[in-house]
Amino acid sequence: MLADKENLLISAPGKVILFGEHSVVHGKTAIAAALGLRNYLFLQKRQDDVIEISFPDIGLDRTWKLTDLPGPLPYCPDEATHPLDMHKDLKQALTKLIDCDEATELAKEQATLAFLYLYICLVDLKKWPHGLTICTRSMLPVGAGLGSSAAFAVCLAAALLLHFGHIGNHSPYGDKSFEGFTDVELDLINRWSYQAEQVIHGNPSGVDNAVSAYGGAKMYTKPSGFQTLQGFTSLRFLLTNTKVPRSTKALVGGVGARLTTYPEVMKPILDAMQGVSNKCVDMFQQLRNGELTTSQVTEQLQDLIDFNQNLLTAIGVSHPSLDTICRITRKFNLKTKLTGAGGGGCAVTLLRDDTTEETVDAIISELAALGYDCFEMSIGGPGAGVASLADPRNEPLRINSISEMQMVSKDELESVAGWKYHRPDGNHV
Ligand SMILES: Nc1ncnc2c1ncn2[C@@H]1O[C@H](COP(=O)(O)OP(=O)(O)O)[C@@H](O)[C@H]1O
Ligand SMILES: C[C@@](O)(CCOP(=O)(O)O)CC(=O)O
Ligand SMILES: [Mg+2]
Repeated sequence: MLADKENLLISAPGKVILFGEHSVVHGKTAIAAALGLRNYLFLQKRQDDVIEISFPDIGLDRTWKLTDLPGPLPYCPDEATHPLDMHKDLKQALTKLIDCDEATELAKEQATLAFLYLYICLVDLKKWPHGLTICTRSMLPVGAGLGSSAAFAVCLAAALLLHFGHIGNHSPYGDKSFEGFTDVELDLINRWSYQAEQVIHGNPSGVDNAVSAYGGAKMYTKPSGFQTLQGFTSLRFLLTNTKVPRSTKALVGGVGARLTTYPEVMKPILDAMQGVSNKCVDMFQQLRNGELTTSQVTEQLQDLIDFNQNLLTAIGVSHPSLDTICRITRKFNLKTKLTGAGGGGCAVTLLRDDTTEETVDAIISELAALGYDCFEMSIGGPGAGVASLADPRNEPLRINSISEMQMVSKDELESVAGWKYHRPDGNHV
């Protein structure tokens, strides 16, 4: 049984938030969907006692010996028994392990800390006294508002839970293949990925990892969870990456600080953001009931996008580059808002039914002239998936090492058997 978990490929999508970023951290509702861009993670058992990570997207390669690591903590599948914040002694011990020249940047520190934390929470060295190699590759821009951290966290959680035998023990498909995760397994992956997101973000709402784990389009409120939302995935969006770097942790921290200092100002703004999400959910309901036409919904959504962008500006998370995209798209009668944490990163523009390809091309060339990348993207696709590289159907892929994982093409990664076994609505089969 273990053999199948020794050579794995895991994949999970990024997300786009339509409404409710930041306010969702403070208990309001967000509306988000899985994006057609994914993170991929290759895990392989080693014969020695070395742990090796290779995260080429952030330029990080590290190795440790098992004996270098503190812990492990006693395994407990219900993460609620772990303190929500990593204990400060453990954080100090782990930070010391990564405190070297290579890992001084925040991105590297966050990713390494997230990996080490999940590793020592999930490993049982008496049962698994061997080392392992992990390599990730993301098709998502990292740190741009499209949930790369959540896709990375979901892949890490899924890989380690599976490799250490906490899930995947009762595959109806036998030893040689996995055809996706059961709902119970996805719940566990979601909870552990939240722990990793917490190491990366500080105070995540959980919407990003939930959408990445389960896929589809969701309406999410903390702590009650999410509901599937129909309607949203039929919309067309243009995504623009300003490439202005920013950190979700810093932006979420800034909003939290403003809320503490100016509750009388901030609370009504967060309430108004809830109003935007409520109105959006109502509209999709009315569309399904035939009470609104698609073009009426588009008109109202454009207003909501404007409201939300102005509210996000008011709480201090916009950026001149995002304001520029709003201004340019407005000339074409289109509305734009930031998506994700803001402060740079990505913006989302709702395309109307009457928006011609010429208009889209004109917008793209104006934005490209400023150095921004634009793309139209499918949303609402599948969540986390797993493939065993021992599965004969994945034979042509032949990933046996970090260098082979780094070389494999995007098309080959996407073609793997293992994350195709989902319904088109993103719900797990
Ligand atoms: N493919 C990846 N490899 C390693 N670390 C990653 C990867 N993708 C995301 N991360 C981690 O997530 C962080 C970015 O998360 P965040 O600031 O939340 O931006 P976003 O989630 O919008 O991309 C990075 O700094 C890094 O620590
Ligand atoms: C700002 C926030 O609502 C979304 C952050 O998304 P991203 O990391 O910028 O992709 C934070 C959260 O929900 O945890
Ligand atoms: Mg993130």
